[in-house]
Amino acid sequence: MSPSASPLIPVTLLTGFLGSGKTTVLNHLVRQPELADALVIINEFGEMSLDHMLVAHSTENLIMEMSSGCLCCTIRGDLVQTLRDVAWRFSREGQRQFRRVVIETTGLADPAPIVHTLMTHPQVANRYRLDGIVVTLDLATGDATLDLHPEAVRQAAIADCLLLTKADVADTETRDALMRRLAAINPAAPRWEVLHGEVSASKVLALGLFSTQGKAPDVERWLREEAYTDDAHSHGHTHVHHHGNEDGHGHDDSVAHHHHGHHHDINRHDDHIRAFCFAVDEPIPAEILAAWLDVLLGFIGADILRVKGILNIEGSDKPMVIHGVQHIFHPPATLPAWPSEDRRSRLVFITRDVSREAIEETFRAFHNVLPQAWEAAA
Ligand SMILES: Nc1nc2c(ncn2[C@@H]2O[C@H](COP(=O)(O)OP(=O)(O)OP(=O)(O)O)[C@@H](O)[C@H]2O)c(=O)[nH]1
Repeated sequence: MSPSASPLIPVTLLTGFLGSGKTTVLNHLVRQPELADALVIINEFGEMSLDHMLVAHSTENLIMEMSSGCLCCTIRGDLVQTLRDVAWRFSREGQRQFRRVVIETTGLADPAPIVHTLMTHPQVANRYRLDGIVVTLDLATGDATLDLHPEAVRQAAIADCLLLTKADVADTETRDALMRRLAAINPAAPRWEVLHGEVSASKVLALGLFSTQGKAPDVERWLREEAYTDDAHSHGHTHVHHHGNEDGHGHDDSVAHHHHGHHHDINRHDDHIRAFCFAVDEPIPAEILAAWLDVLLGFIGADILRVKGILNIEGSDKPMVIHGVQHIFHPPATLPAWPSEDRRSRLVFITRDVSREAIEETFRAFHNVLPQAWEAAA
């Protein structure tokens, strides 16, 4: 059977800042039956590689280690090769010995390039699919880490699931500050408190749009549109409805400090991150969508940390879903059916330094072409 004819192998990306508890979580995960047939790839930065020795070796788990550099920068090619080679390396009598892959990245990794490799590299994308990005965050130090390290903010912003570790050593104030920030950076990702790595595999698996074979994908869970709660910037009713968690604290430091209890560091990296969503009532002509995405990605692609959407395309009775990380889009997929009665197109965005208004401007650019569908809020 050709690789493309086989079901794609789900890949879970486990990331999180240095010392936030990735390996501890992984240790618990690999002992659970859902991960008995997982191949674990561990990327440890530097010469000395210890993590793989710390992960419990069960006879069924397969552990690969890549230590020649950081996955997200120097050895993306190695990841491609590793993923390509493991299929036959871990085969017995023609049968692949694993059914899913977990990649633990270094704490400093920007997950976006890894996600890009998974989504777009032809030799990877024809065999694997991203199941979800799982991110550990230390409740005791996470707030300070987000202040200091833009990588950590990016990790938190694109997560599909946030594992909050070390509640036993976190004080209430620090923890509350972190929760408020997460609500702004990434309101939709489920947040689970995890003590000493104890998390059930079901919480971190099947996070993506592609659910287990035979079942309709759980779009509502994937989109979590309701998490982008109504904001104060209501523009009244038009064809484009929007919700968001833009707290705007990047623009007004006095408000930001008051609102979030931070009295330091005006350069906090996540001040610029916005999370919001749109709904469009009318079906969208396919060519308009393509042109709009072109404009959007051309101008601000790198600052769209995440976009997900379910779209009603004119002339099609089936919904299309789009899913992107920065300027890279997963090839759009058509779902077999609408998940509910709601047939509006719905898009959620997590952006950096891009306001809702800027995205609306790109809608306006198409105003003349299709005033009905793309008329943005006045
Ligand atoms: N108190 C406490 N300590 C924890 C918890 N989870 C993990 N730790 C400890 O935190 C330290 C770092 O955990 P690791 O799992 O190695 O973290 P990591 O993210 O893999 O670290 P790097 O690979 O260095 O990036 C270890 O000493 C763990 O035992 C927790 O819930 N509570």
